[in-house]
Amino acid sequence: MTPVRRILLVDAYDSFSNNLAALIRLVTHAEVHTIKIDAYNHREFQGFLKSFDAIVIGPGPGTPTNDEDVGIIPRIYKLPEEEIVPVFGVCLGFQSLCLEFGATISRLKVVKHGQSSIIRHNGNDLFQNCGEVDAIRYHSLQAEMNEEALKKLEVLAVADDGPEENGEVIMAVKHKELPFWGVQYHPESCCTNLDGAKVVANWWKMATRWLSEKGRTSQPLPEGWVVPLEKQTLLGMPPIPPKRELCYQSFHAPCLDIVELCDLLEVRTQQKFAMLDSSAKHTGRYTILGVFIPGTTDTYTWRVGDDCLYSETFGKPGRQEARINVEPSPYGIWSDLANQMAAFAATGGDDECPFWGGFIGYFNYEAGVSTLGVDLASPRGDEREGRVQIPDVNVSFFHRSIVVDNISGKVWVQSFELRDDEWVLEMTEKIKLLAAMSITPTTTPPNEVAGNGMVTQPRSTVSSSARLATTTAVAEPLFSASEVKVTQPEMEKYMANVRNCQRELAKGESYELCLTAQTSVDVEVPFANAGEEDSSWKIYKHLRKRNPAPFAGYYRAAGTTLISSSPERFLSWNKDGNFQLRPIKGTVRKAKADGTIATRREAEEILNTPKERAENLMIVDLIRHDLHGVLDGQEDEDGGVKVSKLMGIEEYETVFQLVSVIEGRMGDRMREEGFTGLDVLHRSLPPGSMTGAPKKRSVEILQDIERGADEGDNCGERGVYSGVFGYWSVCGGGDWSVVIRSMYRFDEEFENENGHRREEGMSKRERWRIGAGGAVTALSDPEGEWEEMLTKLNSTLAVFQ
Ligand SMILES: C=C(O[C@@H]1C=C(C(=O)O)C=C[C@H]1O)C(=O)O
Ligand SMILES: NC(=O)CC[C@H](N)C(=O)O
Repeated sequence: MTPVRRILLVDAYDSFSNNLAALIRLVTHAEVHTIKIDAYNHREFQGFLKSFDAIVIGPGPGTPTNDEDVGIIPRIYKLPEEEIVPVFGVCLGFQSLCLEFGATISRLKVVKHGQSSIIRHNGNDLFQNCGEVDAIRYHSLQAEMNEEALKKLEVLAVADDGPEENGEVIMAVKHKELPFWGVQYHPESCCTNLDGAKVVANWWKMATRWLSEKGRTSQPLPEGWVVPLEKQTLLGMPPIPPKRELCYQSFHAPCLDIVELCDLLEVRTQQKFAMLDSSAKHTGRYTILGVFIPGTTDTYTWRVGDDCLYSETFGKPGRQEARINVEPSPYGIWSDLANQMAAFAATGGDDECPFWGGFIGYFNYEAGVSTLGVDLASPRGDEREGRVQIPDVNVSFFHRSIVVDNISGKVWVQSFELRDDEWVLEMTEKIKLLAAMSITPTTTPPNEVAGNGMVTQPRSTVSSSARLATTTAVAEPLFSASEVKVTQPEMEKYMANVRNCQRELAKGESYELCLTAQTSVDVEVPFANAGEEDSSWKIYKHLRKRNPAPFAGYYRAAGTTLISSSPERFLSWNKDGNFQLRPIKGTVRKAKADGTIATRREAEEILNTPKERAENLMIVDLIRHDLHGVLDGQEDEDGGVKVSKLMGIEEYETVFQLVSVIEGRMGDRMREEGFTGLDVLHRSLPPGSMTGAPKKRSVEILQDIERGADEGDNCGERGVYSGVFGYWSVCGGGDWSVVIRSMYRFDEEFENENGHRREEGMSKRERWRIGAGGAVTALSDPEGEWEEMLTKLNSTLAVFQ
């Protein structure tokens, strides 16, 4: 029997390296172990190299001429003869190989990010049995040969970009004597064709031949070879069998109006409220409400830098330290959240219902950035005087909940609070009565659900008060112009930032950057006395009509109010371990300059261009990488990561979007070990569609660029915008959207402005923050990006106008 081979993948902090690892694992059946370029010094590195049969050097940001970008990589080519192993370099890895043996590294005239090329090869060596290679490229730099380099290296393939662009660009080389190969393009991209991916199999054939000719075998892994952190669960204790039994009632109430249901729960006057709302029913389907119980429901908050999670209980003053960890965990508060969930796992609910209670809330952008080991734009601890301190994590844990299926009209009232049948029954009766009191037009057609799960006939049930609300909402603006002050990004600065991003792209520092900017809206609102409707609810109702969205929602807790009308699912999973991500990248505004509305066909034309498709592809590859990172290497499952929809066009209220769907699976064994959806969420933040690729370097660049433009009080922080908002249910499932087309407020921001004399008739100021942006690539046009940002901004800003 041939021994198990081991391949070491050296990762230069790229966002595609896990895809490469997955491809290599698939093709070679070898074990693939990934280390970062700077994780070990060269002595340590040389020490454990004996345990590996080959090395793959991955792609990455930056340039091989910069020591920091390549770390340990150059050492690999300088190993003493008896320690040499076969090498396969991809992109940055390929460039480092070329540089080492004398080639020069120069910038491309026209950079290629997420674009495909036909690769010209002679059918030999790496390209044996390869037909036409259609390959995806992600590079700004190229390797150029000279006499010295050609003594050592042989060129195996080129791409001809034509005289207008880069001319011939080298796409593959091999070393003439040593077992070193490299390719400039990305065999692991989901849009590189099979012939392009075959180079990995060909390399492995040649590598293993070389190993047997030399009689090389690897030694066992060194003692104490660490399991990478990402292969450890967040859960800081053994999984516990479910203890809680869910008590629920379910019934059909197709006439139920969501706004009225919220009114029944006294949304107008509550300081705390949690609703995830599918106000547009494609993709999103359910409306989920967490019900706060005085004295019981805890809201957990954390700011980056805090050394523990805090909790406050609804109806009780103050907050406490909440340490749920049994043992200190390297994951800090993320383990606390996983442990809290483990302690409350429930059984007995309806399998049809996605949420049985559990967490609802948000993880903001900075919480996500902190998981990457990137320092924040404005360091915590030296806060500017008076700056608002919005929690970076803000989630509430619900024992009681109400779920509405907006397609079938089914409603669930649920609780896993002990002996709570009475509440469940009472609430059920109240909701049934509410639904019965709603007016259903006699012409209401029955609900029809098409095979694809889309509603063919909307549930056109309009209650009397909702109808009234619609009329008033459309007839009158929510605020008069004098009550609203909008501070928007400046066009010149935004466009300059697009160019700043493009400068980084040209240098090879990033392949795509999702640039964003902050807008703030100050409004004068009447001070809401006890029992009066809070302005946030008025705004939410308005937005719900103006910009219906599958991932809308309204969340008020820990002094923060978030109103969302997001079209984008970040990550969902069900209790059987099936995961889905739905990145959006590529946006066309429906309203055209001439006042007409763009048709779907026109949108298709624009979205089917190389620019838009490249933008989307880069994020698809990045998301695949994130998912592979957690789900790969399962012994009984391969993670099953696949792209189930590539660049479909979806229509929303104000825009058309290009959407892809990526799926994966967490097998039984992983789940038995204690892995949950939170492990995947934690390892995938912040959402790749809001950063660009490669994620870590892009986040660093964006922090610098956005801070430079930010003269407001955000100091370059994105806050809740660009984070995720959703739920994690005690039944095991979860669903999180990307916080875009949204706004948030820190409730107490101007609390002291008018002193404490809050009286009837007085007004108070509140500030809503809205972020908006878009992906910048080398193909972007600054003015187009500015327009795109404004379009997205206006989908929410419009409620104030
Ligand atoms: C940045 C935003 O949206 C993101 C950027 C998109 C794009 O570049 O096309 C599309 C959806 C989002 O992932 C935003 O809405 O503010
Ligand atoms: N994908 C990569 O490895 C890119 C390598 C290098 N940063 C370039 O842009 O050319």
